[in-house]
Amino acid sequence: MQVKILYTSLTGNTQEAVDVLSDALENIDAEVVAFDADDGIAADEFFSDGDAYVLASYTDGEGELPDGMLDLADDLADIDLNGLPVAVLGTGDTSYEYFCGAVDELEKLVQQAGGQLIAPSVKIEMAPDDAACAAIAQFAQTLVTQAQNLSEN
Ligand SMILES: Cc1cc2nc3c(=O)[nH]c(=O)nc-3n(C[C@H](O)[C@H](O)[C@H](O)COP(=O)(O)O)c2cc1C
Repeated sequence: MQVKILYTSLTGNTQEAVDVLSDALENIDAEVVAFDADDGIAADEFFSDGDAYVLASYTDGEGELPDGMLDLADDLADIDLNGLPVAVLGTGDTSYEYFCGAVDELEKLVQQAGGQLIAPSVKIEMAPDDAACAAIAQFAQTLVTQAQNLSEN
């Protein structure tokens, strides 16, 4: 099982969450390939050859997608994900009005593009604490189980 992760992180919180997720996935024998969205990857290239896909982002502005996710958002408007299994994770700050708004935005874009959300999204307050790490481990387990179920059907 290969899980592809596309993430963007400015101050490191989302990067940390992705590291925790990668460890959790590897602990359950999934192979992880992570891409920094700021390095630039076309959506059709990212959404190929994986068994499951994770989008991970912080939130910018007033509940908005950060710059690193804007190209992906544009691309998603033009491609058909055709039922591909996707899960979304994000970090944010509850002192803002729209906590982890980028997670909600990414969920919407994935669904509009025909992707399947296979795990409840995880919203993390800043850098992951112990509770968030446990939530990420659960997220990893759910997405691997769901992706396996889908590939068997
Ligand atoms: C200009 C600015 C706007 C932000 N707006 C929001 C927001 O609307 N909602 C939210 O939950 N967090 C918001 N945040 C907080 C970041 O999303 C949060 O600190 C996040 O963990 C940063 O992730 P990173 O360390 O991966 O860059 C904002 C931060 C900055 C600097």
